[in-house]
Amino acid sequence: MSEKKTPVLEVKDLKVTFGTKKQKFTAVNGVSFTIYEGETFGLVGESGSGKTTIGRSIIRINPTSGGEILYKGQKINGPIPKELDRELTRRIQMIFQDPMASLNERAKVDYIVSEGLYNCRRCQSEAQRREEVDRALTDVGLLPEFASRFPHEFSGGQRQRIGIARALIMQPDFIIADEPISALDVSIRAQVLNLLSQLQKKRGLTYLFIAHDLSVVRFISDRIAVIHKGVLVELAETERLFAHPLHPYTRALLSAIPLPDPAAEKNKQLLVYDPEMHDYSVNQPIWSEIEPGHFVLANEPELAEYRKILEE
Ligand SMILES: Nc1ncnc2c1ncn2[C@@H]1O[C@H](COP(=O)(O)OP(=O)(O)OP(=O)(O)O)[C@@H](O)[C@H]1O
Repeated sequence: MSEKKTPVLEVKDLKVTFGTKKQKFTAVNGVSFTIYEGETFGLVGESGSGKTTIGRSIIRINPTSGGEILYKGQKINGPIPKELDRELTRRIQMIFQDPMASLNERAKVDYIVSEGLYNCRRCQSEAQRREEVDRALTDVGLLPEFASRFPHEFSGGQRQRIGIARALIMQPDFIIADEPISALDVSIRAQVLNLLSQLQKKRGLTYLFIAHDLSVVRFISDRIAVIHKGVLVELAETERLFAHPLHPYTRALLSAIPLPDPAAEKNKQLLVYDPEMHDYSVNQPIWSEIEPGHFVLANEPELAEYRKILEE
């Protein structure tokens, strides 16, 4: 990461709800983070914690219910001008989890990889388009002649490379990789992770890397945010988070011990005396920066406890 940090993506108090007015479900609840140029920002949490929903909100597939998403300082959630919409479709790309499901079986690789170019009208000629397909395939370690084949002719790892080529051809600067290796054979996972790292260096890309597997996120991420039931519970530089996990959910994830019982968690809100109100109030946890760059969701007594841990 560069010394001077330039924000690429800012998520501020993001809220995403699904369902009807009568039966609402909040999948993402007040999430905030900033991703800086050239870094890999890992987002971890169990299945159903809201990771993909955040990714889909950034690429504007999911409407947001509250908060803001800024790309290079410009608000991109809610209604935006057509020009900006076209620009974002190019600049922010997503790599999906299942390379078996995410490629159109009936289309040739040539079409799959370059489909986005038709929409953004970036290529002026057929020869230019072909050249770009060749370059994208070569960049992900595939042969240009693979362009005339169909997805079923490839292995899982090769198909994921095709998915990466499809993203790269748009010349993005920000890529959301949503569990990009979890559907792959264990033996080829490292190759795909290394490819993503190499591409990042070569092209100066910024990544949001979504996964539930902590060892994978640790390998690739500069910083990691932990999400639990739609709420960020901790965020820190990777090695800091592994050395000093503070939130019980982060600790549980890291040590692979059974996760806290949700009912017990609910009862953990503490009653504290509020001298102004002359009453006891529920002490709600808040998102606090406990040391530079290390954020944790905690109430006052918990924060005091965590400070002690850090001083030890
Ligand atoms: N379109 C939708 N309509 C209703 N509920 C949804 C929708 N999309 C997601 N959800 C719900 O929102 C919650 C968060 O889902 P999300 O896919 O973001 O989780 P995740 O952390 O990415 O999980 P996974 O790793 O399994 O993909 C889940 O309870 C899911 O069922």
